[in-house]
Amino acid sequence: MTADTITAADIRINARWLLPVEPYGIVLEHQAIIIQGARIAAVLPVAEADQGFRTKETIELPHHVVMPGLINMHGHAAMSLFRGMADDLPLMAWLNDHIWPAEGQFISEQFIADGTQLAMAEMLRTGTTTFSDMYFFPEIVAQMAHDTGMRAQICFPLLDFPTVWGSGPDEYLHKGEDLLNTWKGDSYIMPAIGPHAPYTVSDGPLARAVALSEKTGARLQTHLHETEFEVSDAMEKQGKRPLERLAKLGVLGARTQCVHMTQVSQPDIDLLAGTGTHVIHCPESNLKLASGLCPAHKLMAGGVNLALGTDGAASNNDLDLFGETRTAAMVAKVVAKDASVLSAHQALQMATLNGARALGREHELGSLVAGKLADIIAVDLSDPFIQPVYDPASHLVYSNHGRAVTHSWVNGVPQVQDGKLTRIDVPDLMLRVDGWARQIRERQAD
Ligand SMILES: CSC[C@H]1O[C@@H](n2cnc3c(O)ncnc32)[C@H](O)[C@@H]1O
Ligand SMILES: [Zn+2]
Repeated sequence: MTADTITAADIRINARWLLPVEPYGIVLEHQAIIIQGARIAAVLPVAEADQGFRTKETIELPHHVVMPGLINMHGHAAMSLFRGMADDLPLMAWLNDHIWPAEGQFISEQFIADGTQLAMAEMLRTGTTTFSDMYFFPEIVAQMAHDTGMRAQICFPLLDFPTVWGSGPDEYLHKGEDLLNTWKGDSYIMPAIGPHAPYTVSDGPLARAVALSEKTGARLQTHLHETEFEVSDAMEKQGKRPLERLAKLGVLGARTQCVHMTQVSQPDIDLLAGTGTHVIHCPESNLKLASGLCPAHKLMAGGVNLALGTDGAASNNDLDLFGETRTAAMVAKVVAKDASVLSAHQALQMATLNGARALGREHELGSLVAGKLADIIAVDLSDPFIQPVYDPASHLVYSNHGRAVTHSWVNGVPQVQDGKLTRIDVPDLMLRVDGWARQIRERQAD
């Protein structure tokens, strides 16, 4: 290469290891990632980069794995303020007796802003660059994510009954359509439709949600088949499994993401795969609420795209998606009674490229390939808890936790540098979090 073929770019990252996710199952050594603006300009061996690129800034990461930013495909960000408030309960008691009353008492625009910022701080620190949210005041969550510079799918809630965000389906759909219009075409914010669950949304509003998704191309995310009770109760009351009911209403398809799916029959798998419907697996929330075990191996074998989510911090109780890859891999092995099921590379693909697929953005997110958006993280493998290193992919899933993340970029913009958040004022956030915790403790003591 001659001097006049040298290209100028913004940032160069020299990484000890590179896990690109595409092609699948490889880890390369001594690679350079060149970032130009919001995109990855090139991924190539360090020695070749020396010849071909002159960058304004070079970041040396001699003990690190560099990989795509993680995509947390399901959560309720502001619920981080309820972390540890109601533990050791099954789903319906947790919701009916604790979470829904607390949401009725505490949720306000300021609660959503502070809780969402707390969740974003944790997610960014632990390697997530894109998250999906389903919660009240989605217009605030969208604005917060945009201002911070995180990518987010923002699902506006849809339920049959009134909540702090609206009086019923008419208002939810009206406000939701405004959200879709406001963020149409935005690279960071992907507004979506969030019918809460089959037991809280009746056929009429679901049909309107489908029509809105068809009209706008918006994704639709819903909790589904979370517990055995949900399915048996629907069989008793409606004579159908909830998935079958959604299929009849036209809900299933490539724009739809079903969260949980711990109760899965072979016809269910055929229906999901045949319609191209995505499943979002949240193993830690399912374990903690004793909801059930999603048969990840069967869904994958059946051709269903399986992505990962943490669910909210009130049922997990953290938002560390690396932890979720580990739990997903371990639980899948026991469920399948086969230790070869759900390898480290498969778990990492679920946390990255499969999430991008569920969002309909696999052409620009989820792997480190030239031309894709520069959503990148670095994980330091030099700490004693992670040494020695034979296979970095194994360590990322089985030995690591998200706190080993030292750097992250979203759209080429640094979000974490040397383990510190660049765009969130953590001491100020903690003062606000303390204020909420004091109020919640006081009301609980009443
Ligand atoms: C309509 S906004 C979202 C709504 O969902 C509640 N929620 C949180 N976690 C779960 C879960 O695992 N299953 C069902 N519903 C859940 C949350 O508290 C909000 O009320
Ligand atoms: Zn949830």
